[in-house]
Amino acid sequence: MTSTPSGSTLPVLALPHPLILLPTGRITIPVSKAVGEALLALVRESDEQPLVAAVPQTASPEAALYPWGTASRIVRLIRPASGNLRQHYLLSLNGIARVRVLDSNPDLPVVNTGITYRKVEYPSAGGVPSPESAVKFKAAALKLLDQLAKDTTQQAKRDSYTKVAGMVEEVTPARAAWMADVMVASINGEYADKLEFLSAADPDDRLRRATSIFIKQSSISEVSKRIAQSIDESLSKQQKEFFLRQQLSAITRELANLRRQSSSPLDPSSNMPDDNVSHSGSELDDDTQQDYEEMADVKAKIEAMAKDSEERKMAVREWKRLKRIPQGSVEHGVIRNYLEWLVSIPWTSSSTAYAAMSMETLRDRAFLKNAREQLDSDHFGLEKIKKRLIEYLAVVRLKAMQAEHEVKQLEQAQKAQQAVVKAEKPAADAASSTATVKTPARRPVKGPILLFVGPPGTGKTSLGQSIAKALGRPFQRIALGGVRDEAEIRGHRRTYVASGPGMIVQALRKAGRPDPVILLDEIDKVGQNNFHGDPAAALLEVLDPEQNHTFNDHYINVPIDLSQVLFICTSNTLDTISAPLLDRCETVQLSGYTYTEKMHIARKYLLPKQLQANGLAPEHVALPDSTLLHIATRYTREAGVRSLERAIGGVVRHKAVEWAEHADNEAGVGKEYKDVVDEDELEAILGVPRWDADEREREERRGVVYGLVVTGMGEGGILPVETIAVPGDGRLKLTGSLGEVIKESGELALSWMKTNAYNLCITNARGQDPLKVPHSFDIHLHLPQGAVKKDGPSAGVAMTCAFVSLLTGACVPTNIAMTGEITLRGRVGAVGGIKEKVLGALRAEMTKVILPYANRKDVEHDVPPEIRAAIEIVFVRTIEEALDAAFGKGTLGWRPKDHLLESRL
Ligand SMILES: Nc1ncnc2c1ncn2[C@@H]1O[C@H](COP(=O)(O)OP(=O)(O)OP(=O)(O)O)[C@@H](O)[C@H]1O
Repeated sequence: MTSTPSGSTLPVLALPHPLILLPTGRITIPVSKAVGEALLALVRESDEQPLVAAVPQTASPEAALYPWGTASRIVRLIRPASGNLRQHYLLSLNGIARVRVLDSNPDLPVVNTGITYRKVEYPSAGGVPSPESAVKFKAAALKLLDQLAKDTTQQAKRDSYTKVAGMVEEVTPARAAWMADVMVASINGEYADKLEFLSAADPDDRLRRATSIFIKQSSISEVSKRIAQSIDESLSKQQKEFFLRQQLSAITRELANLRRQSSSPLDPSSNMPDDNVSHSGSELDDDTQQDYEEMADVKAKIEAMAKDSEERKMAVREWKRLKRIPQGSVEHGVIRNYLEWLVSIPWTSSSTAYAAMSMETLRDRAFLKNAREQLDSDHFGLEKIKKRLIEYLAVVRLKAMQAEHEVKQLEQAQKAQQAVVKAEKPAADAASSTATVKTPARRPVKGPILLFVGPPGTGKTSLGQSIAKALGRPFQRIALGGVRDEAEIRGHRRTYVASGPGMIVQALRKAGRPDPVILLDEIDKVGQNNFHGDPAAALLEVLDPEQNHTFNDHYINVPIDLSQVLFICTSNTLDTISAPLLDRCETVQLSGYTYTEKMHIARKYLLPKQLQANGLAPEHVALPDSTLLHIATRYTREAGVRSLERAIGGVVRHKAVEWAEHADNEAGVGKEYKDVVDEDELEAILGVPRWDADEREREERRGVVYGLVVTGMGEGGILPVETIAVPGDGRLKLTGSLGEVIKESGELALSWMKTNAYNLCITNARGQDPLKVPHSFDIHLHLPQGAVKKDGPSAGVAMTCAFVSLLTGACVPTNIAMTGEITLRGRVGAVGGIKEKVLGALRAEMTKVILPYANRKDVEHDVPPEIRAAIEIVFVRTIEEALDAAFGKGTLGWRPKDHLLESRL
């Protein structure tokens, strides 16, 4: 086929790679100021829309002009807003016809550098393409259009594809080449293919090339559709969620940026104070950065963990899992939370610096002296306990130094062995031999586990704090009162929703060191075995030195070494502690304080503490002894000093208000400030004394005597034993939440009284039942405070005295209290809690106590001399002696002969 070329000159516009404009196509491109102005001049000069040759610029050789281009009409030229030098002109061209660029020269200026005029040649329109090429072209074009219509989701596009398909079907062979131009110009195709298509001047050739482009395109679109489909299927729900979350966070970030950029001085937010302005961002705004920093922190902590340690292996495993799981999923949160816990535990293997620190404290020659000073400065009295604690600390110190010595020896031996190996073997083996040498394991450094037992407020917790201070270690307190669930101690397994580690791990994390002093407070109140597991058994593992170097917290699930932790336990009573737990502890008994001790403690410790807490100086408040004693006796009645401290706090706060008022009225308008608080002012400050009413109620009555008791809290006190005679048939009725043992004491006392009724002149004949003659009646015995459970054998003496009082009519003075177990033979046996009972009696203002003779040693050892001097103590061996001491010698009318006979029996 031939063509008759026709020539003309056109301004040439180079289209930068990979732009291309085909005949019938349309393009909008930015052009430089120089080109824009040149074109503008052209537009102004010509009467109609001027033509330019849009010639593609190929990638190689470097930005050369392609020999073919498209003569195009300038349909639009937009000038940038005046003053904006950086913006380009926008040029829209409409492709008209192919042109061959003649005398093309690579040195000619290209786009954005100006415009040059070139000779161009229009190839002749040529003939009609062969029917064969036209058919093939139509088929390929229709197939492609059909596919595009199917793939699109937009109805408008689908409609236009269908419309073009209709045109293709009806196109005549003479117009087929034009149709090819239209279609190729409007579809995506490869650049190289389009360039070749541009150079195809011959219609037949053009159709062939268009056909191959269409076939290629339709196969590409088919394949990419298949890929998209298969990707779509393989994307699991989680992955989709991941992508969506990523997009969401990107959108949120962009929006935040946008807001930040657009925040003008007129914005309402710009009126906010500086720290609220979103430039720096509030902590609620965008936590991506913080998140990133936290994760980096976790990573650094994992890297700092000891190599080959269990915890590190676990951490690495979980870290890898974390990376695989989409952020924002529940599982991601669970693993992250776990990792944060894992890295925050002070692992023994990774925290050797602390071990060295605590060794340094222990090695100090003045360690014991300092410890003693610490204990003295924190606590008044408690001499025996302080002595025991110093012994304890001495043992801890010795054991630690011994262990250190052993470790050093072992290290030396290993070094020597290594040196021998090196000398014997060639250098090549040296490395491997070094690798086999292990650092010797640290031996657990600890003494026995101390258990402080005593009433509330006697200083058990604060003694624990003093020990921690003396050892220079952090102190942590774990309150075990009411712990029913084993998981509270050991943690929940990770499979549980919102699971977390137990109290031990939490305390370790808070302490931040592997060797803190941990106080297990109130172990007597920990729940026993139940369907939530056995918390006491978990404590056993914690406290047992044989097991606690591999303590297993269910949540952490990596053995934790607790052997460096010093555990101290406290409890109010020993009765409810499980035997195995008690077996692991060494008991240190604290009893209540005497009034003298309380006064000292109040003056030296509690008052200064309260003054400081309430912002007053020592010269602002003066509490004379009489005031302190009044507070201790009338406002508190307790073994410890907690209520006393509270009452002193109340007085100090009252004075603080007065002082503030006085200071505000310096001009002298306000009332005078008086620093001394007198005894008679206390009622106005603290209210009516709590214990006055009780004292007055204690009246002397037939059938009522006072027994001595120790409450479940380990506090001593008095309790009236009340008896009355009620119509009945000679039975004993016992009330007041009594346990089996105390009920038996009642039976014993009644039996003893019935046997001795004749001797005591209650009945007139031997063998008569005093509850049946002359009329039968019942005895009702009651111990007040019915809601409190009572048990134990020590009420025997008091019950016997109450029965005797009821039946003889003699009364026991209300200043006498008694305790003692009785036997059927009338002996009085030893009971427990003597110190607490005597102190309790004194607090209740008793002047005489009757105690079993067998308890004389306890009084000697435990009861301070000033108490012994303040109260009369009568020791009795038998019930007769007890009755004499209670009622007064000669008050009861004993039958002398029978008494002797009874004694012989
Ligand atoms: N001998 C003492 N010298 C100085 N202060 C004391 C003494 N005994 C107790 N205290 C003070 O009394 C307050 C209560 O003591 P602490 O909390 O140690 O009692 P506790 O025996 O642990 O009671 P609980 O059994 O109820 O836990 C603390 O402020 C403590 O400092």
